[in-house]
Amino acid sequence: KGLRGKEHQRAPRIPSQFSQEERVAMKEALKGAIQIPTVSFSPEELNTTALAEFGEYIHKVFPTVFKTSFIRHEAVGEYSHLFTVQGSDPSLQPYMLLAHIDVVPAPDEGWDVPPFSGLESDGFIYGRGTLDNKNSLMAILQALELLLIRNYIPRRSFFIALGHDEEVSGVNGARKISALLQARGIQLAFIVDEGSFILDGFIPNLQKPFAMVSVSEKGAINLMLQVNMTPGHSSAPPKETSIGILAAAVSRLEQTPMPNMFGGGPLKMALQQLANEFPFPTNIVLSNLWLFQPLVSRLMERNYITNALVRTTTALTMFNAGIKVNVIPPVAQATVNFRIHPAQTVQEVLKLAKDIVADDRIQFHVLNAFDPLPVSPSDDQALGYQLLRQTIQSVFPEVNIVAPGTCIGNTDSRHYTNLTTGIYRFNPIYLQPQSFSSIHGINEKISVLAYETQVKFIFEFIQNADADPRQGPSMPSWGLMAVGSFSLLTIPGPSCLPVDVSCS
Ligand SMILES: CCCCCCCC/C=C\CCCCCCCC(=O)N[C@@H](CCCCN)C(=O)O
Ligand SMILES: [Zn+2]
Ligand SMILES: [Zn+2]
Repeated sequence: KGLRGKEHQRAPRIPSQFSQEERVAMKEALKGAIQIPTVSFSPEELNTTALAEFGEYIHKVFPTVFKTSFIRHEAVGEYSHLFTVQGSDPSLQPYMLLAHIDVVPAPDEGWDVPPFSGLESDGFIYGRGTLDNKNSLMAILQALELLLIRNYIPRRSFFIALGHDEEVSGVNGARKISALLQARGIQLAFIVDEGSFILDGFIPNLQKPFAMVSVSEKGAINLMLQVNMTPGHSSAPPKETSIGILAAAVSRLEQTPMPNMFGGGPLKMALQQLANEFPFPTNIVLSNLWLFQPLVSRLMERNYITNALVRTTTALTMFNAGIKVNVIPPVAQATVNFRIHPAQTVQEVLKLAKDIVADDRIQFHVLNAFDPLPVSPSDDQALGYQLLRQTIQSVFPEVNIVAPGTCIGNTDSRHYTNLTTGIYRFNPIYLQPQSFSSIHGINEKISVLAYETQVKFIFEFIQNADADPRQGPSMPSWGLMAVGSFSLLTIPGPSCLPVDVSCS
């Protein structure tokens, strides 16, 4: 497929319609992906056999992606994958789509079907990874495969980065891909990763679902608390033991929530945008947060999910002590997992934690920590955000509101802040509180229709990213405004991709 000399031609729009045969093939491809148990247990313990098999699997089910001359594939960190799709117009700054291959463990207990069976039942495909995150991974490659089969040639270059260790840190996958792209001088217009959904039923009284595009994600601290005491015979115990001291300390942490930071992140803007979707009097309350902010911030605390949006959360996750029934233990250790609100920092949370514990006998060991991620732009000129909004409006016309939010979990995208200021976390899937619990839980599943819609979403998104904001009747409202910033979005020089890809 010759591209040279055709740089600025605009490809005709390809409708996002798939044949019955294609629809069957795409769901079978997802089932096959679920059946490969790419489980991450810890940074040191990954199922490398399954990860290797997964690499072969995507070769098999997406042959066109791998044989297309303007797509370069590289394995990074052994099991992660980087695809460089060379667009025909080098003046357009590239973007990147992310997903991850690994999944959290899934013991059979509690599942209606074995978690790695990929079984279809009542219109749903069941299995670990159907929502987190093989749905995104397979949908990205599937949409690209289908576009290529229809002879689509992208104008804007883009990367697809598939990490293999997201669930245990991303240091050997995403972090290495990020370093590789940085070494190649790549700067991205934006990144799209997992991390939020079309939320349905998360806010009381809000009848209609809304799309939340996460423009930030919480920071985190894994803090180990330790108490050392002199061991001895349990028949004559001291007044306090290492276990008692530590238990009291972590209990104080659990019972003393970090301050409510409502108003200091993207949530306030989202609620203001949602105000008119609520019945009276909530619509009035949310439209007047200058007056009702204290009330709303208290109401947000009542539910454990919305509570996570207004404060740094404190979760006691591990507790180890004792060596024998009749020995006063010499040491007790506990791990606390904090998820840091965007308006706070690691240092601030550590200080608060020490003040709450207020006991010099407790040692604090920070196992790992990082600050909340910067807030990406969501204004009219934010290309990634506006492309997501445009595609949401076209694929989900029934969704009235697209609002910025904060991802309460962590994603591979945090390793890419060196490449772009526009990081957007969004999965084009409806999510109810019950399906939220299935992520890392039991009976994770996706409907066949939802998966097909995810493929359609990416199929349209890639084409929307290629649309010239300077022309066309279907130009979104941000198009005109983007003209003024056009030069900011382009990289000077003959090619934005210092990668030698044959396009003849
Ligand atoms: C006003 C709006 C109400 C919003 C309700 C929010 C509902 C939550 C929606 C989506 C959150 C999904 C989060 C999915 C991404 C999490 C990915 C993940 O599990 N990451 C791990 C990474 C671990 C890395 C090793 N340290 C994690 O965060 O633990
Ligand atoms: Zn994930
Ligand atoms: Zn996960």
